[in-house]
Amino acid sequence: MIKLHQVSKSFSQFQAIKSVSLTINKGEIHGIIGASGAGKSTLLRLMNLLEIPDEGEVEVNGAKLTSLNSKSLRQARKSIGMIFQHFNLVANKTVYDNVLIALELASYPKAEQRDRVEECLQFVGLKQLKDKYPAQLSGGQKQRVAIARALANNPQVLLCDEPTSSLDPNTTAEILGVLENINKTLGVTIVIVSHEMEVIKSICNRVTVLADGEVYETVLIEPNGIKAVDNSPNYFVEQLKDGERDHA
Ligand SMILES: Nc1ncnc2c1ncn2[C@@H]1O[C@H](COP(=O)(O)OP(=O)(O)OP(=O)(O)O)[C@@H](O)[C@H]1O
Repeated sequence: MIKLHQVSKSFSQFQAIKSVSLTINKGEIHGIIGASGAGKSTLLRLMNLLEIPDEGEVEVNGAKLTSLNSKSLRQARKSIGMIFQHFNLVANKTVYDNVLIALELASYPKAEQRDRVEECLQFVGLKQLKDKYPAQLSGGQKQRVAIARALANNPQVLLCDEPTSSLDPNTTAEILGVLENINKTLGVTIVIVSHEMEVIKSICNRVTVLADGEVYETVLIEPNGIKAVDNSPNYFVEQLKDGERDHA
């Protein structure tokens, strides 16, 4: 589904990605983990050519992105959705309009746009909030809007750059549940960059460990499931008291 062949990327003199070759299979949830600065976000952004590689080839869903002209690249990008740590919603547009933008930019048939926005908002459980603005939403709700927007054009692939890193543990579990549902019910291939080992272990089938711009190892794993965390005040008090006993 995604093939990187000897892809390199430098920023000025600094080589952030060093001749990386990597295949991500159709239907998998693929994690990318590594230390800060290892090149995780850059590698993800190379997959939809948000970063243009200096060398190497990028192929997604049979299209060699690195060989396409800008018009064909725009077309190919419709099959690749992306979400970000800080959601990247348009502040002065409603939830509904934030999703609509994706359809307008992709010249989705006008007569079908309304139904498609409603369908996507329904899928992420936000239909009733469609007239709200981003500032009126929680972090988890904002990420759901971003997911609805990313899904609008029926992508085959969803690239997720630290999708839960701004969220509390329970909201993280919720968003991971939404991503897992997208993978299972829509068959969308998912790539998740995260520095959180628990996130990666909970839903990924295969994980690439990146170090200093190179693939250190790709590991096949059995996802251990999404764990909701007890958010009750009593739980916090218990945890704090346990900590006190540990230090006594
Ligand atoms: N646009 C840019 N201009 C200059 N340097 C950049 C740019 N983007 C990334 N880098 C550098 O490339 C390296 C890899 O960055 P990247 O964001 O991909 O790492 P990361 O593994 O995602 O790190 P983190 O977990 O801290 O986000 C870093 O040293 C970073 O400073």
